[in-house]
Amino acid sequence: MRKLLVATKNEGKAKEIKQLIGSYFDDVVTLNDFDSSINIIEDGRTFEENALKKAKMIYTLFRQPTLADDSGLEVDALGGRPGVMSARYAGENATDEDRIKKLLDELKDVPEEKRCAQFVCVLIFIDQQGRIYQTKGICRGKIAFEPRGENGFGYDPVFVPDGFDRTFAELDSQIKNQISHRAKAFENLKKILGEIYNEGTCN
Ligand SMILES: O=P(O)(O)OP(=O)(O)OP(=O)(O)OC[C@H]1O[C@@H](n2cnc3c(O)ncnc32)[C@H](O)[C@@H]1O
Ligand SMILES: [Mg+2]
Repeated sequence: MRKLLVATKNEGKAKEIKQLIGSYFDDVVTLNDFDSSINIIEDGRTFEENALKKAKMIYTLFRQPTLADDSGLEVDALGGRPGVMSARYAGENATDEDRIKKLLDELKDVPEEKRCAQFVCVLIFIDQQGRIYQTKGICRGKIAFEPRGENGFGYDPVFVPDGFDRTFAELDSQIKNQISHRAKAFENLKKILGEIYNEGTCN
């Protein structure tokens, strides 16, 4: 029985991770499933630093295969903000709605052609022996003028991926899971997991 600990408390993210991880693990559990009292302060300057911090903290406590995802939205017209601050962009106790409202306010005078943005996802996987692997995915798109759709989580209602005219929250989760920043990071992670678990014999 092979178990994966996912160092996240974000339910929307956790749901996608469970859909994207494939069949390498018999059981996939998140912090909300086993210990939601663990509090990790994300004070890194980059997605890589924060993902590493989350993964190391959980691996050190449990010594089991661990995955962390640090992600966020970089808006060109805001010089890449909110970026690593995406979760805390509107304050510590703000909701997804608060963050979206703040973003649309900041962009209210920015015309359609200047509303380019990208979602970024960095995954850190630590295997049973403590070896560390990192992958990254980027999905480019544009920020809409108002929130649309009910699917997904976070900034999905205002993000229109390139090649589509609907937001991530209007698109089917299957489509998001084919083209998203997280999907791209998982494509590479699954190659690594394939090498670790299919070709190795003593993991
Ligand atoms: O740290 P954990 O516990 O995993 O959960 P979190 O929500 O704090 O996650 P991050 O620190 O990685 O911050 C990511 C922020 O970017 C948002 N975000 C990340 N991926 C997203 C996606 O696919 N769709 C919409 N918003 C996303 C998310 O809602 C957060 O506000
Ligand atoms: Mg976080």
